[in-house]
Amino acid sequence: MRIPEFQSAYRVIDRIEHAGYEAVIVGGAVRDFLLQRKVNDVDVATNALPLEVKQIFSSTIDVGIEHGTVLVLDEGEPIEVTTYRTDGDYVDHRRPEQVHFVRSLDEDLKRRDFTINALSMTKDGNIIDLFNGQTDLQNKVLRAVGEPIQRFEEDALRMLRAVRFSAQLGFSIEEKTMKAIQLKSQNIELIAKERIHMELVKLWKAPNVYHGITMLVESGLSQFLVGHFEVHKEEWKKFQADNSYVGWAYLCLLNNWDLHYISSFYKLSNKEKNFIQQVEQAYNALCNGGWTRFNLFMHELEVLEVAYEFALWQHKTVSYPKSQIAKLKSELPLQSVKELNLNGHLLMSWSSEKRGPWIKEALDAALIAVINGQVENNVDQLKEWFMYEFNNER
Ligand SMILES: Nc1ccn([C@@H]2O[C@H](COP(=O)(O)OP(=O)(O)OP(=O)(O)O)[C@@H](O)[C@H]2O)c(=O)n1
Repeated sequence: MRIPEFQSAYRVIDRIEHAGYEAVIVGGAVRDFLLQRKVNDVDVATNALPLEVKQIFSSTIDVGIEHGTVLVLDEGEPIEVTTYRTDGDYVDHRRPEQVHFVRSLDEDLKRRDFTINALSMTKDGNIIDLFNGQTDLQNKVLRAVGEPIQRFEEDALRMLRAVRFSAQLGFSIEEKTMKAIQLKSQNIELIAKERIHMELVKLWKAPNVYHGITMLVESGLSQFLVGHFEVHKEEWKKFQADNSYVGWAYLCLLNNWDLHYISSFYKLSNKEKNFIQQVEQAYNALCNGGWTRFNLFMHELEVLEVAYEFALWQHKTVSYPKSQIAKLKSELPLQSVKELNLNGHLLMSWSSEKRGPWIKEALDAALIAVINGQVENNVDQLKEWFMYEFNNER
């Protein structure tokens, strides 16, 4: 059976075979296809060496040629083609010297992380399943390939991947695999924080984050990560998000909004930090007396909705249903600062004072007055307001 999503990969495989080598689809694509999940990238593995792959195609990019990966652009969707390999740190680009290319698929599959990720598929749709990955898929089990300790010694990030997959797929972690993680959990400290960050991003978007957090604690990994997951485990029960920023924000909330503590360990981006700060402000305002019109104006709807969810998850009382937020926000007299019918030139023309900080103060005060419905957003009304409220004071 030929799978429509794999068309570009099939054409790549055809050409590699035509050149006299072998090639198959490997990894996550096969797993996700069998689980009837959305397939993200389709990866191809081959016994051709990277330079041999490059000779077959006219358009390629060396995305990771030192560890065997060439991106092929010839056949529509870009396809990563990786030479069969063993040993070494799987995706740590800084240690290419660890990679050993091999000429057999079996050897390559043997050192992949989990049985469900060690499946491969020929272009005719035949599944190559050397480690009973299909049975584990059916039984919803994550099981390391071969000797678990060895797999986690090759790459300690795999322990966190087990946790992430458990949350994404709702799988349990097989006993021997779990024991090996418990034994080796401290090795997670050796892993670059950027890689840990990437795993947690996937965890936050998973359907069953609570299950993942439970596994994180049970495996002992949480002891070596920042965030006090053991203490707050139960508070992840309601958590659900399709944007990873929400996960970072919730982690901060559970840790008293200590942004520095979380962001320096996980190397959060400025965008992530910004989002967290917005949510923190909105959350605190909501919990301390509810939102003013100004709060509703200041924050984007998404931030407000996230802060609102957090309040619910934290069992705070909120006075209106979530659906009201968008309505209340849309009913404000202004949706953005740009809509204010006032500017510095107008203010200057109404006043005898020289340019100075008073202009910004007046503009800010006008914005608040309009948002609070104390003055209408038109030039005449604003002038009247200004002459009375502002100009007179001076
Ligand atoms: N530390 C790792 C990372 C990856 N792999 C292998 O490389 C494949 C591709 O890895 P990656 O693209 O990171 O993950 P996927 O399994 O495709 O899953 P996802 O796309 O959800 O990250 C995996 O299926 C697995 O066979 C591994 O053995 N050890």
